[in-house]
Amino acid sequence: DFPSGYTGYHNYAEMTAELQQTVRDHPTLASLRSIGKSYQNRDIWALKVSDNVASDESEPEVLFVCGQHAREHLTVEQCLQIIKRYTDNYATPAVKNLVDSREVWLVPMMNPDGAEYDIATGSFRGWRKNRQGNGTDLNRNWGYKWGCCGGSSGTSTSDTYRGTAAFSAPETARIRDFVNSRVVGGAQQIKTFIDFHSYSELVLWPYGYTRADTDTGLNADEARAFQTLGRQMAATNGYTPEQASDLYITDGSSDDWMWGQHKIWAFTFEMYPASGSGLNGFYPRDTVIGTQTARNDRAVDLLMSYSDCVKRVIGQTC
Ligand SMILES: NS(=O)(=O)N[C@@H](Cc1ccccc1)C(=O)O
Ligand SMILES: [Ca+2]
Ligand SMILES: [Ca+2]
Ligand SMILES: [Zn+2]
Repeated sequence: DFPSGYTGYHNYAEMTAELQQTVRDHPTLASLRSIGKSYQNRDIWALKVSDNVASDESEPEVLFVCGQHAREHLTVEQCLQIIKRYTDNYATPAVKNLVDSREVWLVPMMNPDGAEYDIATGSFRGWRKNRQGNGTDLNRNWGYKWGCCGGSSGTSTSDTYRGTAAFSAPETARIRDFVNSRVVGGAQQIKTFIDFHSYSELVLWPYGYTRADTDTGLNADEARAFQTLGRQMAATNGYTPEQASDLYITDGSSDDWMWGQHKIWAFTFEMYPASGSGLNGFYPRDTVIGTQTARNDRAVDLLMSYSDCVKRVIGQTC
């Protein structure tokens, strides 16, 4: 379990219990489903938050994924914060308007095996990947331009090991299947996406596989919309906005697949701290959880508000 100074973080059982409590507290606003099993057979939970939650209404859908990288435990707390704010604070008009007009999906812990492994001994192991063989870096295992461009490793012991094939990891494959299942009547219902990571305090957008601002399937207007919305979100949380590849080239990342495969407006947030020495940046003490997750409230609301038509951010219509 988490060591002292970190007991405010949720382990897999605590996270699961919190999701189940949320559904009990808000049965018309929240519903819980497993989208399948991790490599070691843990349920990968997805919570849906919306009014009339039991009905699939024709409202823009938004997906938040947290805990893709095992050691990035603060991101799990970020998803739980969004859930809490959109259910416990539902009476707040600004919140109610968003929850009533969108269907929000949250996967608070995409990599439960890795997260549990990282804390299993009572001291942090600095583990990043899943627990399949020597571990696959889930954020190099997605199937858009998988392994194309030197943005991942083919060595299984590497921290950026891309796996044996696109979606060779059950965890990425289950999110893929879920997102594919949200194509209804030929149209992808999920319009916007944030993949929460830590650390460095960045707002990132596609593509990661190329340094070019535009490329196949991402034209100048779309690049401008990504930049504009990315900058507006960064203005609310003080993160640095940039294209993913400005950081370094990555291939097989979640953002590139969400946009490349489904034209979902996909962002990656790198959370607090802005910098750190080595592993300690991944392990801020639990005293920062409240402030560092609430720090993203307005950015999340901004993404939600544009989810009916992101192009509106550059004055275009959908
Ligand atoms: N969270 S992190 O330290 O692993 N950094 C992320 C950064 C990242 C995320 C998405 C596209 C490009 C780069 C990573 O996957 O390398
Ligand atoms: Ca609804
Ligand atoms: Ca719907
Ligand atoms: Zn990460």
